[in-house]
Amino acid sequence: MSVSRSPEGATVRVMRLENGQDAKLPSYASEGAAGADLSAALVAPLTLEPGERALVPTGLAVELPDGFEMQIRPRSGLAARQGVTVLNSPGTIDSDYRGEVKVLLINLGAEPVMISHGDRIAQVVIAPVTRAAFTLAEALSGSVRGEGGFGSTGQN
Ligand SMILES: O=c1ccn([C@H]2C[C@H](O)[C@@H](COP(=O)(O)OP(=O)(O)OP(=O)(O)O)O2)c(=O)[nH]1
Ligand SMILES: [Mg+2]
Repeated sequence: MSVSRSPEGATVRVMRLENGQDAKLPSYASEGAAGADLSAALVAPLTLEPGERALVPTGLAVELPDGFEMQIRPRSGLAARQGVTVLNSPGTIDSDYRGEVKVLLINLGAEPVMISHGDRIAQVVIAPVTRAAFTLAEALSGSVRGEGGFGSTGQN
């Protein structure tokens, strides 16, 4: 059964920075991909030793529409094959951020991993954001869960 879905999403303006004159724009690898792949913009390859992290430039800055964020998430292939993931996953790109989008990679694998210019290092997901008014309260309403958490359910 095919389910119709709205073709239009958000439009994100992307600017190539000085260090990203040939930087690839985020790109969806398949029709249904939720994440658009993000590539490294490097003058020279970068080696991540086991346990090492690096803030990897993309050469891109973005202008997100109001009410949206861009999440930076790991690529599962890179994580499964080489142990490289996004340390602060999901990284948050705020809609008012105009600086370079950077990806905080960490090598949790046992071998050094080389990252080269143009390598797809992470993926970005555009998501709507709900902002809240945080109001101070003297007491909170009751609930069945109450203060239980951190593995409280399913125990006798
Ligand atoms: O993986 C990331 C995470 C953040 N940013 C940029 C965009 C984001 O809008 C800004 C701030 O991110 P965040 O709020 O996570 O960091 P912070 O440590 O709270 O810094 P700030 O005080 O600038 O908000 O840094 C990136 O380029 N990559
Ligand atoms: Mg912040």
